[in-house]
Amino acid sequence: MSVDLAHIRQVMAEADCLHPEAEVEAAIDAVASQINAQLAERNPVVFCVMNGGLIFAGKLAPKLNFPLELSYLHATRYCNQTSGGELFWKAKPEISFIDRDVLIIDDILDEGHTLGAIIDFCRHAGAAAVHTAVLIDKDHQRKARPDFKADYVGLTCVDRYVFGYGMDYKGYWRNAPGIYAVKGL
Ligand SMILES: O=P(O)(O)OC[C@H]1O[C@H](OP(=O)(O)OP(=O)(O)O)[C@H](O)[C@@H]1O
Ligand SMILES: Nc1nc2[nH]cnc2c(=O)[nH]1
Repeated sequence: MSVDLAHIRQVMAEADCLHPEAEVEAAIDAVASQINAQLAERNPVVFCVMNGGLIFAGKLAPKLNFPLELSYLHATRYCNQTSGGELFWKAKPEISFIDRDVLIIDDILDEGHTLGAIIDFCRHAGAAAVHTAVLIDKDHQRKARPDFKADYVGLTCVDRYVFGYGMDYKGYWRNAPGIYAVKGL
């Protein structure tokens, strides 16, 4: 499928900045402090959820001041679209985490299907405990598990389609240095 780069550029030009870079960086610092206070003695296996978790995990990990193992998993249900479908596992974790604490790092908790399925997978596969960190929690009433809250949340945002800091618009703008909402979405 060909990509209309002019459209991709226009989306950025017209987007609303919800959280500028300095605010996101401060939120990442705050999450790191909380994790340092709570997981330093837990010898966790940390999994970045690709692709969206890449920037958050990459910025967060060097701020964690204790020994950990770091790897990735890849589960997706949006496939570069702006509405989600079935969860599809592209890569399951390769590091063993049986009887270990696991920390899952993802960009966004939206309806929560993705994180819920990852947590279930880790628990069934033998994790001793599963902790979750998300850069942003979207505020709406459509949560798959209404009582579930991520353990560590950087920021919250309104119910719009957002991009930047790892989150894409049609596969683009994961590199945007702030969290933006698409005009009209
Ligand atoms: O809470 P949910 O409604 O399940 O949505 C959140 C998930 O959606 C995005 O992943 P996506 O499937 O777009 O894959 P990507 O990370 O490769 O962009 C995001 O990275 C989260 O993992
Ligand atoms: N980029 C992006 N991915 C998502 N996955 C679930 N919700 C969102 C969103 O608002 N933006």
